[in-house]
Amino acid sequence: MSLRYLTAGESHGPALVVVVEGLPAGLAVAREAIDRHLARRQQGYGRGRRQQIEHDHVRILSGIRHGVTLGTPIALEIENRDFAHWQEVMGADPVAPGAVAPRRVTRPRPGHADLAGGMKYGHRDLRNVLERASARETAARVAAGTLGRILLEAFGVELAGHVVMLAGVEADRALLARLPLPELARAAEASPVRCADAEAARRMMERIDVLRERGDTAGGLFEVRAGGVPPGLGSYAQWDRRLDARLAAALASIQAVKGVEVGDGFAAAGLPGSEVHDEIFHRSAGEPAGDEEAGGGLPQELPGHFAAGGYFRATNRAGGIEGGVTNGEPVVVRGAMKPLPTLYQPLRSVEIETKEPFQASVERSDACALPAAAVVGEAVVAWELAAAWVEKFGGDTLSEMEAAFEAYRGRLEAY
Ligand SMILES: Cc1cc2nc3c(=O)[nH]c(=O)nc-3n(C[C@H](O)[C@H](O)[C@H](O)COP(=O)(O)O)c2cc1C
Ligand SMILES: C=C(O[C@@H]1CC(C(=O)O)=C[C@@H](OP(=O)(O)O)[C@H]1O)C(=O)O
Repeated sequence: MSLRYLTAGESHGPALVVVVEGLPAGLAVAREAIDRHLARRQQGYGRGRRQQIEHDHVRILSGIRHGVTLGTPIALEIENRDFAHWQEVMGADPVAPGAVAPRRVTRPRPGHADLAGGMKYGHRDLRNVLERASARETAARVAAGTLGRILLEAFGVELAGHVVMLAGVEADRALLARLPLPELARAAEASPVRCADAEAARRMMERIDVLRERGDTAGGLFEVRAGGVPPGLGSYAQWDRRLDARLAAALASIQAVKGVEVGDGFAAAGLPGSEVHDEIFHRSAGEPAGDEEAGGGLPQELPGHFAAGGYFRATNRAGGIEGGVTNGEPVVVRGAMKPLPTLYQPLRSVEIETKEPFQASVERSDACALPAAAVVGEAVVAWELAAAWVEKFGGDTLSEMEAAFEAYRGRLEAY
């Protein structure tokens, strides 16, 4: 079995749908858990008016009965409430021959898929492009990712997504790196910009206000951490099995994400190797009491470390992955989001019918969607980890998977 999903749906169409396949039978899934993560995605300082219209809820159409997975395809639907205002524009039925499509778009917006997608598919109404290219689709991905997350949580894996830099305003990364994962998640959750450093969060909101006032937009950097991940997910055996590559693709697939880091990422490229690689320790060599400075003794294990077999690291610059394989330390990845392309401050573009220049302007848009992107980041990371989990521990039922996991844990204890 392998995990896979497909999404469908236009931003202003009737609904988004996602079909998920490969989860084992017997996994308890609460609709409320999916709704909770959908609601988290809708939040964040800097979001636009669309989020006041949508109240995302999932409708479970198949694959879950009486709160438990059946092992068969799970189909989920999220209604677009805004469709009520777009029925005529987005209806599936044919229109009268020669009729001009309402709200036709012939003015491509720089930074969006409009022009490239129009040229590719031959659309003269760029609405046919933007409706599907829109990040509204990420609601469906959060729904799918939550299913992956529920599987991981059944085995003690925890995840947190948070903002580490917004439009040049940096959080105190050393401070955040020291926070245990549940504390980091709580602090990020309480922040309107999903930043666990409250002082930086305040400055980030000020920055959004300044940019929004100017009709401009903000991007930034979010981080996703996963703790309690056992060593051995992913593989160095083939390029497309490397977990770092799969996580990078998943993060880069999020609308507006233009860069990905694994562990120390780009910063590591400028450092000597002695300052980058995480030395290996074993508990049997002494007390894990952290009396390293007193001479002898072992350094402390990191929070979120998967304890089995006694090996551990005192640093996690690799972000928990070496050779495409998890090493038992927390998985740490980052996504760099560009500032959103729709600006109230117009950018120059060209009308596709007349080829006349015009100034691209907007009716509504987010000024910043970085906190939402952090939630989407969590979801896609959860999905990739769950997919690697299913590959490693297999099984058509959760209990088979649990037995395989326990057998593996036993093997690690003896390694
Ligand atoms: C959660 C989320 C919300 C977004 N909201 C907007 C928005 O309101 N306005 C906008 O111009 N872009 C928004 N974007 C980004 C665009 O969808 C994206 O930049 C565009 O589709 C082009 O794709 P690319 O940037 O990946 O090349 C959002 C992205 C995410 C992840
Ligand atoms: C609808 C969502 O995000 C949308 C993503 C988006 C884009 O271009 O990506 C543009 C905006 O769409 P609209 O023009 O309808 O306001 C955002 O609101 C959502 O995240 O739920």
